[in-house]
Amino acid sequence: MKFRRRTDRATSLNRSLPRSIALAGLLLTIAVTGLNLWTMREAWRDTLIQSEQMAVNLSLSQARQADDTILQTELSLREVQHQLLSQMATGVNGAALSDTMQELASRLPQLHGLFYYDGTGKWIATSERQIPKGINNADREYFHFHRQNPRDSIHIGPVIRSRSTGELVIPVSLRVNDAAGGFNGVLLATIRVDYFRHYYSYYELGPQDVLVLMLADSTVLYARPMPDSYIGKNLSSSHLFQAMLASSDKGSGQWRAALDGQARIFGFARSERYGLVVAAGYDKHTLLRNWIKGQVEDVMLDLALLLGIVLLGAYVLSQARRSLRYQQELTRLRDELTAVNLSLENLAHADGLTGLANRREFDLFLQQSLLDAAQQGQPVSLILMDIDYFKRYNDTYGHVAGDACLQAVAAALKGLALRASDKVARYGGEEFAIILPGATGADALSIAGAAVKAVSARNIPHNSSSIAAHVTLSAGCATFQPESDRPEPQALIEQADEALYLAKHGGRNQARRSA
Ligand SMILES: Nc1nc2c(ncn2[C@@H]2O[C@H](COP(=O)(O)OP(=O)(O)OP(=O)(O)O)[C@@H](O)[C@H]2O)c(=O)[nH]1
Repeated sequence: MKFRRRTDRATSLNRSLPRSIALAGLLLTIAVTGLNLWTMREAWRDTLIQSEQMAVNLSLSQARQADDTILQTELSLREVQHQLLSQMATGVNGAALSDTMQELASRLPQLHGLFYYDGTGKWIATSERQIPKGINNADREYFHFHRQNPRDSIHIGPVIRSRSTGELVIPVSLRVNDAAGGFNGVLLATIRVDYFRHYYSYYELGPQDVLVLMLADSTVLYARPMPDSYIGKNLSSSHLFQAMLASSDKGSGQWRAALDGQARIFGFARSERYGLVVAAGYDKHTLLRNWIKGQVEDVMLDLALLLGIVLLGAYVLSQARRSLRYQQELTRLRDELTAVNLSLENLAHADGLTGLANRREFDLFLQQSLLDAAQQGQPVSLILMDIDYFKRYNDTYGHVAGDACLQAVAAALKGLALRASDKVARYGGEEFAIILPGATGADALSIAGAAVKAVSARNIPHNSSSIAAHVTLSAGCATFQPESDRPEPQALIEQADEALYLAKHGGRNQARRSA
């Protein structure tokens, strides 16, 4: 029973342990994968936030740079305006103005040229070497603007192509008034678009990233890396002008560019002085591609770690299985050994022919019973029994039949109504004994009589017996009295033997008690 319980437990452990280890491995894998995905998601978010921040910073610096460029240009125009006003009273000196303009234009790299046109659009002075013939600028946007707006403030117009050099330029202009405040022409400074093209090329932007400079009304002055055909486009319906700039002068976000429909991370800023707008946009797909490239190493490392965990788990699993198998085998061997030991122990105390306690067990049991009885003040009775004329039985029926007869007698004795504490033994040869702890002499005589009857009742044929046609038994009993006797086995055996002698000489097939 014990053996089976242990085996069952080992078997169920053998089944549940791999399951537990596999489950733990699965949970660990899910946890590591989840953690990685979460970390990657956070890293991508950080990349987007950083890109937006970079775009805002780039826009702010470019808006500031655009303001500075225009301010330098305005200062040059103001200087020319100052000289022009001082000439008004005496008459405008175009040559002197042109000299001043040349001097000023040579100082500023962004300047394409400086010009003064009178109220009819005619060229009066220029920083260029000579005034081209037959050209009138009254049709230009800035000319119309100043003619209609009396304000003495800088006007920045959309990009135009220079009539003198053919270059794309940004016109920055001032109105010139006569003494009465009437329109008296326009002072113009033109800034090369190439100046911004060159300046923006310093920044390391990807082929899909954009940097756009716009007028306050959303007209494109320059868009990197778009071709010049994008210059002059109006972006007033774009998300930038419709939503973002409506609420703030600087900021960032993600939207599709109105220029080409590409999704980008944008930063934007409006310049403080002249209201120019700069937008910097990083291509989202390029950003994602670069980010993935950056993550590959981490992902590979994590996958290697995961693989390591799985392999380790498999190794632990196989070791656990092997150890369980060893444990099961050991348990089985131990239980077998225990069973063998038990049967050996039984054999050492049992008689091989009859299964009754053997002589050795009889001696030990009798000695212990006497000691216990002496201590507890209880009697112990002993019955010695001998089969009558057994030699003749052997001689008549043979030795094998004699063995069978001994077994039948033993069975008859085992069938007696005895207490659990009583012990039936084969004393030797054809002699048997019963030790009865706590039994009085009368009790013993009664049981001895029952034994004689039980054997007789078996009716085992014995033709050569002188007293009956069947096998009979003679019994003698003796009792240890704790108050008078010494607990010596030999003494008790001798007394019982004497009683047996009495039974034999009294005619056999009977029980006698020692005197
Ligand atoms: N078959 C068989 N015979 C045994 C065994 N042990 C002892 N014997 C025989 O038992 C017989 C005992 O004979 P005896 O001691 O002369 O006594 P008895 O013939 O029983 O005569 P009484 O005791 O006077 O009635 C002997 O012949 C033994 O050989 C055994 O294990 N098997």
